[in-house]
Amino acid sequence: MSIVKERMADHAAVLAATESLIPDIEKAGALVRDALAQGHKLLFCGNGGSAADSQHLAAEIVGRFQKERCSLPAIALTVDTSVLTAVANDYGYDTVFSRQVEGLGQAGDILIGISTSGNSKNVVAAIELAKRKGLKVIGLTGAGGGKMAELCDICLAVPAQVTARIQEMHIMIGHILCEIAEEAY
Ligand SMILES: O=C(CO)[C@@H](O)[C@H](O)[C@H](O)[C@H](O)COP(=O)(O)O
Ligand SMILES: [Zn+2]
Repeated sequence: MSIVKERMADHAAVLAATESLIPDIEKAGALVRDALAQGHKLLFCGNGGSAADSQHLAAEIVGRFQKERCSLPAIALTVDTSVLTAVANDYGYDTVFSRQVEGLGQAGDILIGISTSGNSKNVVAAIELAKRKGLKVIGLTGAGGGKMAELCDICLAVPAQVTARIQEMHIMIGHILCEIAEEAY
């Protein structure tokens, strides 16, 4: 089989296995929809490809996904290079997201932490602080959920080991969450 066919088959197999997450994706969608409807905001964080997912999904919420509606509040904690470099330089890279949760997060907001391993220290630290501040936390991880599994209110652990395949499911799940959030408008 060619590499192209093989990767498409891998993707299809992970997609089929991800059907096991449908009930929890529905719960996460309701959590996001209700928080936004009550005037709370979404905070996204993650590293590398998951930083890109954070920005992509925050843009769907502030701009629009598929429906003409009012703007809704969402922030990717991955985008402000002055904040990221200052906090990393002064306090260490592990605190780049938690420091922003401390400054920007309010009770009732939702932190969406994205990590294929579920173990990225800066994402885990952001989740721990978010819980202390009364935010709800949705995790997007790979199989098992790593350290995030027991910290998140809802941990959507894609049943796969390969980073790229996990990320492909993360952006699909993120788009579904955006669509559910938009239902309220
Ligand atoms: O996109 C990719 C690989 O597909 C990479 O940039 C990947 O996101 C980075 O290696 C991250 O640092 C991995 O972190 P995590 O998913 O384990 O939290
Ligand atoms: Zn990638």
